Amino acid sequence: MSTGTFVVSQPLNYRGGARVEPVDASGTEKAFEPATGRVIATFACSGEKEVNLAVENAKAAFKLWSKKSGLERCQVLLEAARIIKERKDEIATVETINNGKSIFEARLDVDTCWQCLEYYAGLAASMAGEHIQLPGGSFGYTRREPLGVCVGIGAWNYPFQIACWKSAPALACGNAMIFKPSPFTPVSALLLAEIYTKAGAPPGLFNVVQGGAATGQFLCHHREVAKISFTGSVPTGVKIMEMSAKGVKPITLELGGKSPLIIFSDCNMENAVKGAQMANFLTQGQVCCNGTRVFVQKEIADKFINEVVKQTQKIKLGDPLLEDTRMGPLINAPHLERVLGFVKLAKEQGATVLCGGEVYVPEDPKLKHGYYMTPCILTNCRDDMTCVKEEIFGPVMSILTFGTEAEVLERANDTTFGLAAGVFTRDIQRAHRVAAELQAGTCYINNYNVSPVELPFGGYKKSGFGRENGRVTIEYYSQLKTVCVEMGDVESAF
Ligand SMILES: NC(=O)c1ccc[n+]([C@@H]2O[C@H](COP(=O)([O-])OP(=O)(O)OC[C@H]3O[C@@H](n4cnc5c(N)ncnc54)[C@H](O)[C@@H]3O)[C@@H](O)[C@H]2O)c1
Ligand SMILES: NCCCC=O
Repeated sequence: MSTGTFVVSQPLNYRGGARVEPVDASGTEKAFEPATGRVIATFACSGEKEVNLAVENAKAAFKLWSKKSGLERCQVLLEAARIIKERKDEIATVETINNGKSIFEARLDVDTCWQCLEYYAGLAASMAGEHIQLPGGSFGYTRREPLGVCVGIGAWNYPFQIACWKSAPALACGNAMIFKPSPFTPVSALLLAEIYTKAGAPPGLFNVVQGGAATGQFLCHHREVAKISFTGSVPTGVKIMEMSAKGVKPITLELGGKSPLIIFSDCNMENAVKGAQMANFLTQGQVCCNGTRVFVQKEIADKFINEVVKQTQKIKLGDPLLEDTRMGPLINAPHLERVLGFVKLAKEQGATVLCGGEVYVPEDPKLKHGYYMTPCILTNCRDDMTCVKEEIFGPVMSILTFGTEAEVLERANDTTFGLAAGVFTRDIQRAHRVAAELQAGTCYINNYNVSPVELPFGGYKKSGFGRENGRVTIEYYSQLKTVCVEMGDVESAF
């Protein structure tokens, strides 16, 4: 498939094991191909009746699924993982067309998806409670039980990955899920829904409803929804928390960030430069955990800046479906304007643009209405500048310099966010000391933005709570029942 040819003609909701049009709607949305600016789908935003039907379907599937053994659930997840692997190119292509990330990156994302399903398949089969001996031969035991119908609400930057990272642990624990993708990227979640069905999941186990805030609210307020896992911005996260408080529902919040990356003078320079690029330019900089505040120790600042600018100017920007492209377009026109606005404000506030930060129009005529910008590096930044304080969610790296470890730690932690952080140094003691002091859910030492499924991922402070990936996520999709067994007679107090 090539850029500029894809259109979606099938329904984009998925319920009861099949694609369906919603039975009611509150308006429509258009999805774009960011590379060309073409509309690839127009779809109805699901209304309350459609949400109710999805919940009914999910409840029916939950009844069957929650009674299966861990091994039976494991088998379905493993088969789904196998199909994802088999269809990797097709899934990555759809993701690239609807999101704009390069096909090279989209394939790596799909790898983190089948790996996630395989990982939780393994845990499903080994999930168990405890047996606790009590006096007089009595005993207790615990059962790890599913929650019921879980809702997943996704952002647009990792559409397929977010759907997998939420559904795999949810299903492994015996839950059913209704997933609402971002209205900007409605397409790839349907592939996952079809794959789960093909792999043997009961109809209704994984459903997709399309829509924006209104559809999300119907889902969050639904009394039969047992849990909400949300990925998105802090302001929407606050609303999700308010809605879940009303229903006393557990939530996972995977929110935004403004993460620090600290580069000490004893680092391996080549790796530090690569790390800074990984921390800023994947998915056109639209990554929650990006290390956008790059603190460089004064002694090496000039050398680092020269090298990082040189390497960044080499990044191949353009048609995201071409094999050698490494950066595609941003998600849409308003977002591009917003990111360019941050660059403009940074200049007004005294920052210097060392490279990029401009609209880019590729030579290929079919790409001329796409949403491209050149990757930007800012220097002469101060901690009080907007570009250093706020999440830009675009390819904009802000470089700051520092003198001592104590100073940089204080500045790095001076933020309301706490999603991730990174440190480059050859000093092993300093690396661990700094990681221990950084107020962030994930700290990278001598690397950045790798996502092994075995490691928990989530935020401190306003970046959210709860975790995705890793063993601990089982606790966020299950509840613990204690069974207390009396082996003697009742010793009544009355
Ligand atoms: N921590 C993470 O794992 C992670 C991962 C990806 C993205 N993000 C964050 O997501 C943000 C970008 O994504 P976005 O622009 O799609 O975020 P967003 O908050 O605008 O939307 C996220 C989702 O919430 C839905 N939504 C919006 N209002 C709602 C409401 N009132 N009730 C229920 N649902 C509602 C949207 O339709 C969408 O599906 C960035 O801040 C980024 O850092 C975080
Ligand atoms: N690969 C993890 C990205 C999550 C944040 O956007």
